[in-house]
Amino acid sequence: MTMTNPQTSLFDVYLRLRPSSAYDRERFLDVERPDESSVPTHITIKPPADDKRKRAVERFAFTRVFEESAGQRQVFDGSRILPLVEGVLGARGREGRDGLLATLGVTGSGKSHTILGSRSQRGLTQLTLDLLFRHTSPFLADVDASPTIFSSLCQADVSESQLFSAATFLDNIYGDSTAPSRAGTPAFIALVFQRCEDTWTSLSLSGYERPHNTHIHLNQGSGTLSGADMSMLSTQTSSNRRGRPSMAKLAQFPRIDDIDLNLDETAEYTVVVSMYEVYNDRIYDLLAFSSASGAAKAPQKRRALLFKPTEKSQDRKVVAGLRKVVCSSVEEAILVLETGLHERRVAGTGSNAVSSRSHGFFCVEVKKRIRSSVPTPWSSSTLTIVDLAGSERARTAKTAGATLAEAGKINESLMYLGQCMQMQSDNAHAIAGAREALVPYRQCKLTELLFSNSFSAQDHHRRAPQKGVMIVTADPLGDFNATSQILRYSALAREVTVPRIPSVTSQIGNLPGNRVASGGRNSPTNVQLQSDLDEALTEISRLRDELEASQFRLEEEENRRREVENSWKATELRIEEVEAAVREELYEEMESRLQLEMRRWRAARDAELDAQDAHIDAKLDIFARSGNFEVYEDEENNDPHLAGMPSQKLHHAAIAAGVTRAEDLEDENEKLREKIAMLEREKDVQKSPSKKMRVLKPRKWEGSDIGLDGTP
Ligand SMILES: Nc1ncnc2c1ncn2[C@@H]1O[C@H](COP(=O)(O)OP(=O)(O)OP(=O)(O)O)[C@@H](O)[C@H]1O
Repeated sequence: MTMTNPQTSLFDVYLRLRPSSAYDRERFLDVERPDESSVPTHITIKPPADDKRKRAVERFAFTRVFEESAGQRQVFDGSRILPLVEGVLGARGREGRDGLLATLGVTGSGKSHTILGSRSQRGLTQLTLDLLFRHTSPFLADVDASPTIFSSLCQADVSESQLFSAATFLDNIYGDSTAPSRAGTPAFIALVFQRCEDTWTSLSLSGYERPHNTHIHLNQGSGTLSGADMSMLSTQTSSNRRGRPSMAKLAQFPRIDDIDLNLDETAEYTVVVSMYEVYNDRIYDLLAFSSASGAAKAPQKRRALLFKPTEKSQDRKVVAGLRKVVCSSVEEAILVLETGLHERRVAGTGSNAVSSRSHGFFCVEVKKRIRSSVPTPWSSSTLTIVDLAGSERARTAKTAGATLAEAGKINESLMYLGQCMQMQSDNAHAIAGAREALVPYRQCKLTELLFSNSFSAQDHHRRAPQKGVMIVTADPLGDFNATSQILRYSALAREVTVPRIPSVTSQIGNLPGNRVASGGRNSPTNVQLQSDLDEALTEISRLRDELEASQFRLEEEENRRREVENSWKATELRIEEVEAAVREELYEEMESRLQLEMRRWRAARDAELDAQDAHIDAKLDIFARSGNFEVYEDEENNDPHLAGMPSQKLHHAAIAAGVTRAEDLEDENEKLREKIAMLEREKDVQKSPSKKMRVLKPRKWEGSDIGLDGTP
């Protein structure tokens, strides 16, 4: 088994084994010790005895393996964090290079313990901060005393962030903030638990009965707070709940006073701290919940941040808009760390009482410039410390609902991380000159954040690629399937060793007519058969691995499918609700418009009818005034031809009838006049002209100056 080339590998990968509490389980992981003088680098895992799949024994190589007995200091020294910190500080006259320290492992395997420590032991983060400040403090710029330095730092920042001095930031938080806490380092959680327990004890002494669900589970420095605990804490200790954690009460060991560190003594430094978490593939600032003005505020809705190139950082992506705190001492930096961890998502699961539900990023940005009377620009490099959420199987972790959905996202991002690490390991093993495969790190936020700075920029003179240290944690008595999965993709090299199975060989050997039967124990035929068998078993083992990986992926896919189905159903319900609401709204609007139109139409129709009535009345008036007609108001319409006709039409019909009648009468009148004239002429012809002319009495319409139509 060949190890990776350290020059090309993106990470040094260490394995840390945790002391297990599950003594009833079978140990599946063994550390190989080549000799007493060298450090262990290889492990083998063998499937449990009751493994039905008959999986092969596997052997993995790491940069170094830390056994259960290794303490925090041993891990700190052995995992080469010192060169990482020195790299960030930069050698004399040179810019620093980014560093990444991350822990990876199954849930409950000890990632947070390694990175953040316990009640009695400091974690790698605290040790790193201690080392950094212990050596840089004589070279730190006095930001609090010089507003010019502070403003120059603000100007030099490329990530559109808000900068605070630690004093301002911490005063804002611990002055009057009422934001609820979520998590802290195990040491800090222990303090809170103790306070909680003490309060319950004093309450029960005063006769107050403690609810059944409020027992605190302490498990090697961590535990869970029930809802009743939280509400009790908020009522009983609201005044000091967000009290500044006392540094004296936090773990002080191991100490690192004896470690030397190389730094650039011609430079002046500032240390800027920021924190964020990746939760459900979104980035959230862990220091952004407090108000900058110091005023107490209700919990705000968290705003997701973008990982992108900014105006001042076109060539590399940064998390834009973070809140950053300039720290002048290790105490300030640790207080900021504790403050940020309070915001981080944690939950109790079947596998871990305080399980991280997000990937936590703690960034220590070291800014450096030449110490001179004329201010020079700040350069900056960052040490990012990552506490990854653990992969978990729903069955083991007994998660459900939102916690199960979170687990789906966590497992998905870890699967992508696994692919990237596998690819980088393959690249590191590639034959010299062969083209390297692209590491697919753009698949999710986590891999983007972890790997974006790991590759050399095109302009090689600008920035050295980030150096990474990955500490894989494992419980040798834990979940075999989940652990072997992580080891497979994180190890620097892997080898499948197939154990000889004498029973199988002998059975084959004993087959009647088989060639083996004729050969001796070490005959060429037997050796050949044994080697074929080995090859076959290796192939079977490889296929089994693939099957196992596929089954794992299938499980992930099924979880994701369930998640998508649930969200699909929820969306469908929402769509139906929205549709019903829109329909209702439209109906009401249509109804009101219709009513309005109806009113308008009625008003217009009434106005028209009134005008027509007035017109008809005027006409009838004229008829009536002419004296030739008498106008009657029809009580009802008895004309069978007009039955059912609307009143307006009736009016028209009446007018038409009136006009026709008047014309008829006019004609008749004319005829009568002609007849009279003719009769008079006949009479004049028959009688003498001396006879007195009989004067006809004028008829009613004769002698009148008014015509039938009423006009003179
Ligand atoms: N090396 C160790 N020595 C002593 N205790 C340990 C060690 N590693 C882990 N533990 C204990 O095991 C428990 C679980 O560890 P931890 O919370 O660090 O797991 P984790 O991997 O971070 O889990 P998750 O992914 O769910 O957050 C804790 O109580 C922790 O103190």
